[in-house]
Amino acid sequence: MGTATGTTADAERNGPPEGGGPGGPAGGAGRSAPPDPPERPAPSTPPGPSGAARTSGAADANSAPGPAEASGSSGDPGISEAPGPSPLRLLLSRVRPHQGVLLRAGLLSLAGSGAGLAMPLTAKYAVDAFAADRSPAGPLVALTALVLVGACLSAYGRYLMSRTGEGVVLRARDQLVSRIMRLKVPAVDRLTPGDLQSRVTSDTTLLRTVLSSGLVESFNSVLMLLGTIGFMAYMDLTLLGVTLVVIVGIGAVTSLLMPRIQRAQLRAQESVGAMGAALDRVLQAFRTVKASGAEERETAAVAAAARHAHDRGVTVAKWASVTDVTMMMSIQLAFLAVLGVGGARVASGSLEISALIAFLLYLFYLMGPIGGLVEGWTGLQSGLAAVRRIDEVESLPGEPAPPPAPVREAVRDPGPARPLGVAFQDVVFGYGDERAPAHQGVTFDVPAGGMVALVGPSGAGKSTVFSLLERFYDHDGGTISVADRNIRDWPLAELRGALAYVEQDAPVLAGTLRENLLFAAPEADEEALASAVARTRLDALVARLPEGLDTAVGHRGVTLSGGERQRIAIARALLRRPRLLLLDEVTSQLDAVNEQALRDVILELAEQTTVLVIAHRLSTVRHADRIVVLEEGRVRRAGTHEELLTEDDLYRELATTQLAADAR
Ligand SMILES: Nc1ncnc2c1ncn2[C@@H]1O[C@H](COP(=O)(O)OP(=O)(O)OP(=O)(O)O)[C@@H](O)[C@H]1O
Repeated sequence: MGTATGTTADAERNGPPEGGGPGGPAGGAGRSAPPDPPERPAPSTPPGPSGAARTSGAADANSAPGPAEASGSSGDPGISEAPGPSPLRLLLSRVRPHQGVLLRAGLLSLAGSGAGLAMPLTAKYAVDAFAADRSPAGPLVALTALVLVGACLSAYGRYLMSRTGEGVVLRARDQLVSRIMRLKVPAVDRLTPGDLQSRVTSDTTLLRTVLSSGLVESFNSVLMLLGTIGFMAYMDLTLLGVTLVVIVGIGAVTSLLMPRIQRAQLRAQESVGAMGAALDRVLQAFRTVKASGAEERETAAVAAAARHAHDRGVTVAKWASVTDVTMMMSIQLAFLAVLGVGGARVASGSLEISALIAFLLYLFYLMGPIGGLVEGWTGLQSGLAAVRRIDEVESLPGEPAPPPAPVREAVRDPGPARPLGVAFQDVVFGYGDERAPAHQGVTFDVPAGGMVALVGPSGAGKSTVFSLLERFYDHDGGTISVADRNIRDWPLAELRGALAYVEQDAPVLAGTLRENLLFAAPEADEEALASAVARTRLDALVARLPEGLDTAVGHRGVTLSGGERQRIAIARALLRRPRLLLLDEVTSQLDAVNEQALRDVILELAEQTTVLVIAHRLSTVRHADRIVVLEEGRVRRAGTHEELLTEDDLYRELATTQLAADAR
């Protein structure tokens, strides 16, 4: 027990890895992605005879991440942009389990489109039949059958594709959420919640887009393009030549516009992210904004960001319309050229009128595959970016699976929980920033059973003791033992299962009061629940609430006072029947009566288990069996209240000022 020995902070960093992938945080330039944009809608061009509206490739940049991310903007400063496996490989690895059904879906769509492809030729036969005064019934029946069969095949193919896409999205979300739950605390410390959310929501949604439009549609479009050109060649080679000259010429011009659209989308997406960040800032500190009278200023800041997003969105719209028009023009110009050349050839008798009609129908049919290719290209870009963003989260360092069982043995076993002792020996730990390490050689013992209080000035490293015990962070040097066993040798789930931690600002989760109380011990019975409620003096609150324990609290529920929240957190910890209870300033917001009651509960608990408390009240430390005084990341002295009063200047000062003041 006693003084620190002062090892340096440069001692070896993190302990042995416990799982999780490679990669790690580094400060990347960041922007926040918008929280939950919907799937990117496809702007339309006029439908061809197939009836399928095609995109020009310009996405609604204000609504969802487009190819923006493809250019390397990770979006979160906490996620490194270190090169990993190629995004295409990652994408294909997600698609591989579904390749069979995707192939079927693709073939069905292709067959559907192929039926459409046979229509102009059949229409030619109908026209020929009319011209030759024959019955057109055969070609007309065939045309009707082609329409119906084509529609059914396409619809089923699309359904299969969408269903598979939803499956891929679900799988990606499941994996991502379970990964996020297992991320190590330091990794999450560096992330932006909004960005993380957008990876789970919009980025996973983009996977579906890339599957359907990016891969399958592109594949189908190429085949359809070749098929259409083949039919056109069969109809008339000269007219095909005229068509290709016009389309390839305009296509070359359009391709020059593509990088501009991509850049414009990137900027638009960044500005949407910036707007989200501005709004996030206000919502995070909503009361402070109001209390500071800063509504106008903050409104102006968010409005400026929104205006910026608008301006950039308009730029995207400008380039998108130019591309749309250019593409449409290519078909219309080709139409005029074919009409001119074809008309002259019909007049000279070198081409049948029915062949010209069929050729013109094929010409409009081209619009579908061309639009599909452009859409596929943009879809692929955004999908690749999404895959990379998802993979970035999945390769952050994680804790071993499974997560700690919420219910410990002790909850099922009504017998007394055996208390755990704790020993810190020369513990060194820094949070990885440039400041001095939070622990610079901390040494103290906590015997099994009883209550030990940690005191010290703000920033001395008291809460860090708890974070290290919970293994939210791995210490850099020295040894931490729990029950004489090195903390690194404890299975994480077992270690956390033996502890209960009441945080300084214990949050209430959105849900009912009952759910909140049972959060750490869902299997606790009604009797245990009633006892915890009574011991923490929550019974008056329960009686006051309209639906008692089943009243919704937190967000969209009843708002609770700071003291009520603290008592809920303590009740939650009691229900867990911990072998080591970590209490962080738990009585700071309680009134005298409740504080007295809870102190009695804690003292009673200390007879059965080990209680380690960060105390800010004289009344708490007086009852502690031992007090450890921390200062600047070191243990200054340890002893009883009386010993420390006479032996330690800092403690005496704390006892007469801070601890006494907090005692009210
Ligand atoms: N998550 C974190 N990331 C980076 N630095 C941190 C983090 N948490 C704490 N620190 C820093 O580590 C040092 C010790 O913090 P700690 O919270 O342990 O002090 P404390 O004694 O509990 O203070 P207080 O009484 O004010 O709660 C402080 O300098 C603090 O700023």
